[in-house]
Amino acid sequence: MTTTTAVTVRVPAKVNLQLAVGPAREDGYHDLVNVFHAVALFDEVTVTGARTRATGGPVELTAEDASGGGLASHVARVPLDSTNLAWRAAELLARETGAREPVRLHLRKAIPVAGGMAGGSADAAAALVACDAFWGTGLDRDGLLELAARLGSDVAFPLLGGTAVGTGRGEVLAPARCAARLHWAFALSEGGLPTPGVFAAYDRLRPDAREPQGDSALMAALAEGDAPAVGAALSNDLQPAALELRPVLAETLQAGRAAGALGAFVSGSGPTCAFLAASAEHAERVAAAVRTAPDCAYAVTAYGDVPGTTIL
Ligand SMILES: C[C@](O)(CO)[C@H](O)COP(=O)(O)OP(=O)(O)OC[C@H]1O[C@@H](n2ccc(N)nc2=O)[C@H](O)[C@@H]1O
Ligand SMILES: Nc1ncnc2c1ncn2[C@@H]1O[C@H](COP(=O)(O)OP(=O)(O)OP(=O)(O)O)[C@@H](O)[C@H]1O
Repeated sequence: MTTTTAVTVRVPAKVNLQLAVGPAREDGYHDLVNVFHAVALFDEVTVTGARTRATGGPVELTAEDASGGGLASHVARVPLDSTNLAWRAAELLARETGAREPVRLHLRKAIPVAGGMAGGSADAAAALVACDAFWGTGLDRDGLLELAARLGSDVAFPLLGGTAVGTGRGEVLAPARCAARLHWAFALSEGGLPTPGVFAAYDRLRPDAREPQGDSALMAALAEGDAPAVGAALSNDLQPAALELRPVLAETLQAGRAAGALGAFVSGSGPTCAFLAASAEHAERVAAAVRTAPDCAYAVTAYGDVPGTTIL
């Protein structure tokens, strides 16, 4: 079907600029207004052929730390079997298209694991694009988006990148304009927080939750490229739940505020904390300040927004 020997796809992490969460639906999911923003922290997924009689998708997955050492303990927690979301993405694409050639997947990870920055989802999106190119299955954007949504609520966004508003459970995407480059610092914890557990804590804390609403002040600030106004409008309904599960995160947020962050909040389901800064230099100062917080194992800076999945 193809003569390609290797395809590598680069994919960004996300931070949620607004995460408004409705009540639990009958299927267990929550309706969201989810403003995704892609930041320049990238995983890479490489697909190569495998000489084996096994057919129909991946036969091996390997992962390495591409953060320069900071994420080594994170990467040790990445599953290397068919439970990996990138493996499941390749398997789903093979099943849907009839691709029979076995492949190996290699992940180079710089996105924290279970950190609320959609690392597994990013790898799944990258695996879809890489395998589609490797196998020559030629899915169009809508075909890829449809498979992505079946893999998880956060998998569709990294195919687009940029800034986008997600509704439904987050998979129905409308691109949005972000007129300025935004500078971020991120404080990473050693352990992760389980996304279902954070949503369950939200249900306990917010039995009165209503249908989620968009925030016009945030969208106007983004369109105008007004970073202080973006900072003032950042919001995350899951933050109280993440703080209940890990109260020490309050100290990380406080350290960032004390360093003058324009906004300080938990990223998605946490425990990564995100800080909006006024410039790249300010982001470095905020990162240095939050490194001293007791729960912060590692801090990085990144700008946004950036494009989604890119074939290298
Ligand atoms: C918190 C966010 O990261 C914000 O972008 C996402 O909403 C989570 O997306 P994700 O990790 O791709 O989540 P999925 O794999 O689809 O779902 C994992 C679990 O999270 C909960 N979940 C997720 C998305 C959603 N809209 N409502 C939910 O209640 C459900 O318990 C679900 O079983
Ligand atoms: N490719 C992958 N990379 C990292 N973790 C993965 C991957 N595939 C499956 N996992 C599993 O998924 C769990 C959640 O990891 P992930 O990094 O996707 O979390 P997250 O960034 O909090 O996700 P989200 O922000 O979408 O809720 C991990 O604990 C790990 O066991």
